[in-house]
Amino acid sequence: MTTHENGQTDQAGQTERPVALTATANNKGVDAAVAAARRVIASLLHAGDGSSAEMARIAEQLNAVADHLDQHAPAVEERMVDMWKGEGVTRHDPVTGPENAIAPPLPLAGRDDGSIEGVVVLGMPYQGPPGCVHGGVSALLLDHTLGVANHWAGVSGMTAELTLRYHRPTPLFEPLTVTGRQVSVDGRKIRTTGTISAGGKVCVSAEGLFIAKHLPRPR
Ligand SMILES: CCCCC/C=C\C/C=C\C/C=C\C/C=C/CCCC(=O)SCCNC(=O)CCNC(=O)[C@H](O)C(C)(C)COP(=O)(O)OP(=O)(O)OC[C@H]1O[C@@H](n2cnc3c(N)ncnc32)[C@H](O)[C@@H]1OP(=O)(O)O
Repeated sequence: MTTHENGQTDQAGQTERPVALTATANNKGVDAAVAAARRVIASLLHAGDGSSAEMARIAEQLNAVADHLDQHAPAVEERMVDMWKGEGVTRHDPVTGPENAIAPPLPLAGRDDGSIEGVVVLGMPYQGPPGCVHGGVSALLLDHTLGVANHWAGVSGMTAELTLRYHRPTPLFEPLTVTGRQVSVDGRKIRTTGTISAGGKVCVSAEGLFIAKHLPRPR
């Protein structure tokens, strides 16, 4: 029986199901508050200045929430140590993290064939051209996905080069499939590819060069 480095195996040595590479959101604590904050970001953009909502009062309420959080937060240095403890990546990263309100979030899972994949629907906060995803947002999703694909393959590093090809506009409000796969490791040089597809068509493809290097975690 073969066991993938990060996988689960059954009697036949096959991975039973894709392995989550993303922290699961709790429906309580900071995760629930972050989910609400994501809603607020999207709702503000949806409402706009022409909305009949009382925006001055909303700004006051949101500032009161931020003041309350700041008053009860640990020192930045302490929080940095805390967030990098243990596995220490997937709860706070800006693509998948349930503690990070700017993360869409994109859930990623690893497959036995070495690839990773996730599906996400992006709304107005991620808009570039009319009705379409901002190219920089696609770059963010792919940089991270390629990084996690390297982790899944067992050799990871820092992005040295990321080359993107935008084949066709990437739609908002539709399921997007994001994939990544490590292609080769040559000394410290790691090459990784990935795609964002909609309706079975590739919208963006990426090629990354990563260099095996890890910065020390805050302590
Ligand atoms: C629920 C359970 C979950 C379980 C956990 C599961 C999954 C999650 C886990 C992990 C996932 C975590 C994160 C993944 C996501 C992250 C992805 C985001 C990644 C980033 O967001 S990361 C930030 C952006 N990134 C930078 O901030 C890099 C800044 N930069 C540098 O820090 C240096 O620049 C560096 C390190 C790149 C190299 O520096 P260096 O000193 O170590 O190495 P050096 O320069 O000697 O280069 C060695 C050889 O690479 C060649 N080389 C270097 N650079 C090149 C280039 N650009 N083009 C072509 N070749 C290049 C040289 O030419 C030489 O080649 P040669 O050996 O042939 O001469």
